[in-house]
Amino acid sequence: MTQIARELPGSTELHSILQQIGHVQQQISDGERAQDVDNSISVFNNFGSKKFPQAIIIGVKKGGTRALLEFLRIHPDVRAVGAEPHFFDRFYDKGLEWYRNLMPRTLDGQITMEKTPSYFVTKEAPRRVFGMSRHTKLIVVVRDPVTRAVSDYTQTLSKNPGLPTFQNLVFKNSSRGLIDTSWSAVRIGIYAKHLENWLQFFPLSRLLFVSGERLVTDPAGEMGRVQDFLGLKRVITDKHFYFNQTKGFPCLKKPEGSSRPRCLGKSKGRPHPHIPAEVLLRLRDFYRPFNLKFYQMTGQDFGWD
Ligand SMILES: Nc1ncnc2c1ncn2[C@@H]1O[C@H](COP(=O)(O)OS(=O)(=O)O)[C@@H](OP(=O)(O)O)[C@H]1O
Repeated sequence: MTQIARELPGSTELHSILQQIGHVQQQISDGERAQDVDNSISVFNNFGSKKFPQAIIIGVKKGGTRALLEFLRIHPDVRAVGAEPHFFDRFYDKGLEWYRNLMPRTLDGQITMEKTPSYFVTKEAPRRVFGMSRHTKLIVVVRDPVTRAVSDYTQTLSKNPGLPTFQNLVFKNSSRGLIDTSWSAVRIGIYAKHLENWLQFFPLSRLLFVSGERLVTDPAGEMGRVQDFLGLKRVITDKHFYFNQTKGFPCLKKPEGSSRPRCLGKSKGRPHPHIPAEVLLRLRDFYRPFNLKFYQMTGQDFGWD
């Protein structure tokens, strides 16, 4: 990069240099590879500007939101915050300027993005996002709510091995077979209810629903839809993915800022504990009417039933 800086580029080269700078800044802001970048890079830090995100991945928890964001970051016209900012749920009182400051710098034509999956189920989030900009594009990665619940439980169990069993938590104490909707692992999967809140502020056309299942079986196909929705050139294609047999998931041949193939970390794609089939069936029955409503609202059949 220092060499590029010394060579005084012509205007035609400037754009591609600025893009490279953007990528290096991304690495720095992610704090992932700061040690690989020498100090001279600081001279570039004022290129571009920090903007509010024009698109946010608002949900759902355990839907595949990290995979989607990492895949999107390959796109030269996408810049994203690495960590989840949790602004519209936890840190709203810090103010919009605090939020904007978290964003990476972008050049004209680049899209700023972030992902915080808990926004989808936060009652106040739609009004707050609307208050920032009514033009914000919203992406929701949805996954079969039964598998999502088990994935959510698996995550909590990994942090707290003494957790009661899934079947102990999923049913209300008082009566057999009644699903406990106060348990967040269950409540998050009632997608139709949460979507209603968002539709009070945003038209359906501002939302894109990505299938968490297809993101695994056909990542390039799903990324095509996402790029179209964001008004981006279709740069991310099947050439960018390979299926890693050991991981059991698609991985990136060349992730953003690296030339080596990379899969998501160990916390993504964890084995789930065995849950008795009748428990899962009962939960599937519970979700069916909500799923159907969700299919009607979105005009998409996700095939979970
Ligand atoms: N390519 C790829 N690699 C690894 N994992 C993938 C991938 N695509 C989707 N998934 C699924 O993503 C699930 C985790 O979802 P999130 O990233 O939304 O989780 S979180 O809410 O941010 O914790 C994670 O859930 P679990 O399988 O339960 O771990 C995965 O099934």
